[in-house]
This record gives sequence, C-alpha cells and structure tokens, in this order.
Amino acid sequence: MNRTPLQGTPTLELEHVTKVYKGGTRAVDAVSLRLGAGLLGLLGPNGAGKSSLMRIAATVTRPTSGKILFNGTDVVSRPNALREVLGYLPQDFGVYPHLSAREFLSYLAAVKGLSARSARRRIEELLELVNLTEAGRRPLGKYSGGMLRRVGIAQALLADPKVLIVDEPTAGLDPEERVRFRTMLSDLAEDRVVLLSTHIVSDIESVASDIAIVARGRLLRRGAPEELLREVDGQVWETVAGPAEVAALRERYVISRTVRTADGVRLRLLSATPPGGGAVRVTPDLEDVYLAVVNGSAGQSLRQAGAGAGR
Ligand SMILES: Nc1ncnc2c1ncn2[C@@H]1O[C@H](COP(=O)(O)OP(=O)(O)OP(=O)(O)O)[C@@H](O)[C@H]1O
Repeated sequence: MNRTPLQGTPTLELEHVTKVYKGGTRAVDAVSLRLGAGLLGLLGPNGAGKSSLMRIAATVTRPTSGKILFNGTDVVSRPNALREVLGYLPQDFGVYPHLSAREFLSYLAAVKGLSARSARRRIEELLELVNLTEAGRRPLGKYSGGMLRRVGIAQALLADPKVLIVDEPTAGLDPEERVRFRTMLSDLAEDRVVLLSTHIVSDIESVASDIAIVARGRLLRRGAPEELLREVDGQVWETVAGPAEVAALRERYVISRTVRTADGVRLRLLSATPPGGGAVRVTPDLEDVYLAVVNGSAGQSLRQAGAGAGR
C-alpha cells in the first residue's frame, strides 16, 4: 500500500479497527476503510456501530485493536496529527444555552487557537453558510433542534478542516435545510475527506459517490452507488396485494416500501425469482440495496432474515 500521499490530498486509513466495550459489546468488528478526498456515506441501521466508528476515526475513542493512519501517521498514538485538521460533529452535540451562536463559536475558535481577527471573519462566513446570521445573537437555549444542528455544523468547519467527520448531521433538519446541507458537504468534499453517517438512505444518495454499508459492527459493502445497485439488478419487484396478503408477503420477502392505494397495498419487494401474483420487475434504488445487504440476503433468496432493519 502506498503510504506517501500526494501533497495536499489527505488520506485517512482505518485498518482492522475493532471496538469492544466493557461488558463485551463488539460495536466495531475489524473494519478497514481507506478514505481520500471526497464524501464517504456510512450507512447503517441504529446500533450498527456508526457512532463508535466515527468517534474512533475522530480520535475521541481509542480502538480496542487496529490502526488509524492520517497521511501515513498513526493517530492512535499521535492523535494531534489529525486533531489539528479535523472538524467533528458528534451525534450528541451539546452547547452552552446562555451563549449566543457567535459567542459559542468565538469560544471554540479560541480553544482551537484561531486569532480573534480571523475567528471573527470565519464565524461570520460560517453563520452565513448555515443561514444563522440573523439568529447569531440569540441565546442557543432558544434555538430549535435544526438550528442547533446548524451551529454544530458551523463549529465543525471553524478551523477549515482537511478531515470532516459528521455523525447523523441531518437529524432534526427540515427538508430544505437537508438539501442545503447536502450541497454544502459535497462542495466541501472536493478537496477534503468527508465522512458522514446516517441511517437514512436519501441523506446520501444524491451526494455520495462512495457508500459504505455497516451492520452489527461489520463493513458489509463499499462502493459507488452504481456498483451497489448491480447487486440487486433484476431482483426488485412491485405488486399490489390485498390487506390480507400483505402479512404473508412480509414473511416471505424483504419489503422495501409499501404504499396504500385505492386498489390495495402497492409493495416493493426483493426476490431473486419472480414472486408471482402479477409482480412487475422494477429498477432498483439504493434503499433496495441497503435493505438487501443489511438483511443479509443480497444475492441469495432475498427472504427476510430479520425485522425491517434500518426503517
Ligand atoms: N460507550 C459504550 N459502552 C457500551 N456500549 C456501547 C457504547 N457506545 C455504544 N455502545 C453499543 O455499541 C453498539 C453500537 O452503537 P453505536 O452508537 O456505535 O451505533 P450507531 O450505528 O451509531 O447507532 P445509533 O445511530 O443508534 O447511535 C450498540 O450496541 C451500543 O449499545
């Protein structure tokens, strides 16, 4: 493996990273990932180990075993090599409720060692970017969940990071904010490593050209959306069923969507062979792949192996 990246192109490598918590939960199980400039969407159901993996990648938690290298430097033993260029938005981001967004960001900028002058300029840029210029003087205690999330995003970008790690960043954002945020992240990913975790497929399908699917601590797939989609090519079907048949279909197949219509329930299901009942083959989307992979059934019978993971 080439350990000498080109000047200016950051690389973050996770090698066989494992995290076993006290009590024995194996939250991350031998995950290896190599990230260069660009956005990697880490997709997995609740409890898959995404936050644990992100905390480890952000040097907040030490792995039980495995290595993390930033531009070739081992950051488990030398975390500052990454921390100096890292922006991190944890899932449980907390603020001081009596401070305004400007005061809070100024405080963090001082902690990060930014000069007062460049901090002021940067904070105004960021407040504008996350659409909080007007609200920037109000105490954070009066902010909505979505506004606080945007403050979290601004703090992660304070020091113009080379590596940006954002854990479920769109939680609490309204649809318009989600779109704005996704666009912002894909712009940032042009020359930075951006790692974004989510359990919502639509959060990443329009921005991530690179997707990793995790479940039960393990990395199950990694690839471009087109590659992942090929896995369920020809195996996604739509059918309309009466209310009585729906339960039986749920037993037999991984169901990726249901919509009630005037004629009954329109189901989208995964099956390697024609499921019968007039089902029509349809073009797969990422939600289908995600469910197939997480249910451990891609390429096999596509029968439901577990309860609707990730929904
Ligand atoms: N500090 C901890 N101590 C013990 N177990 C933990 C700890 N943090 C996480 N876990 C466990 O590790 C597993 C993975 O949790 P983690 O939060 O990393 O998953 P996740 O994919 O981020 O899920 P969510 O989106 O629900 O947070 C879960 O079983 C969780 O209960």
